[in-house]
Amino acid sequence: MSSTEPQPLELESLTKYYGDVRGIEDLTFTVSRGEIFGFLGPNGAGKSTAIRVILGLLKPTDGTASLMGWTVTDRTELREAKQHLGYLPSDVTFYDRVTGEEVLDHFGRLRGDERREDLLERFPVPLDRNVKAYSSGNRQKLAIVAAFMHEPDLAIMDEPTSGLDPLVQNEFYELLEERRDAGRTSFFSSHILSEVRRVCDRVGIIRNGRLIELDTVENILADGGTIVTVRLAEEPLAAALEFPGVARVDRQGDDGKYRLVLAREFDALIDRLSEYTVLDLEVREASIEDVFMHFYGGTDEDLDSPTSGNGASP
Ligand SMILES: Nc1ncnc2c1ncn2[C@@H]1O[C@H](COP(=O)(O)OP(=O)(O)OP(=O)(O)O)[C@@H](O)[C@H]1O
Repeated sequence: MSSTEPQPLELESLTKYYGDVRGIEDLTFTVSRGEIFGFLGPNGAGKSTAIRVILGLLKPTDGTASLMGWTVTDRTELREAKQHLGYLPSDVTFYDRVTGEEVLDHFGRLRGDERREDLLERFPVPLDRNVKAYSSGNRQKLAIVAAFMHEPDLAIMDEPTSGLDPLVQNEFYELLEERRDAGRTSFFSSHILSEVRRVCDRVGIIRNGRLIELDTVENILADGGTIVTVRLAEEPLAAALEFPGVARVDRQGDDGKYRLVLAREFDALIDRLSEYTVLDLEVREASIEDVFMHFYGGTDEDLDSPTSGNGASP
């Protein structure tokens, strides 16, 4: 790709207020060609708002967003962009009095459907039945076929796997991976950390409408450290477990159990624990849940503080 080729998705200081209520504030990031990008954040963080503004469904209060170089606030440019875009909303609804086949015919006429048969084999639905009678899983599968059958350069999805059974989820992840191999871009919001771990190259995390993290999943996990859970027979002195390399200490329950997050250096840990009677000890790499919960829980002040986080903060 030449350096002048537009990026699939670019946000520049994107802001949306609903009256006085903040939806998103000052979001700036770029999604590159061939990336699978996860857009994460707690309930009410602003993910759906951002997606709706990106799709031109809501007008930004400030800032800009562009899809493959086309500005989303320009009607003509947005129409052009949508020819190359697949969209999967969080609440899939179709006109009730049509069959699955008719739904696909409609979208096929608008944007093309060269992958329709292939996708229907992978995400089968009762095509001749009225969509009103569809289960939520079948409705989601139909929406996947509709969103991907024109082989869009960019797919934007709001919680795409909600309501899908594990086998179908797996098929969906494989579809995203094939798209990546073909240089196509996927952007989706998610609450499912295991899927983020499995398929995402990079994630952006928002909280209270603002971007608080933007990095590769690999880097975020590498910064997550090691989780040590230890149960001691004696009560340690206050701060005795806050030795160098420990990013966080939490007492768990009343039976002398502590959870430590530390850098991958064990000498200081072994030194300190040798002063006590160790009843239980577990050492493991931080999981994606350990690392990401840091961005979801606590207060915004916690996120700014280097000592009270779990060591995952940049
Ligand atoms: N139509 C609306 N009118 C007023 N406020 C809204 C509207 N839609 C969203 N908001 C507010 O904007 C903020 C962001 O909401 P949004 O739905 O974008 O979050 P989200 O990250 O998608 O949440 P979830 O994970 O629960 O889907 C919230 O404070 C929400 O109450």
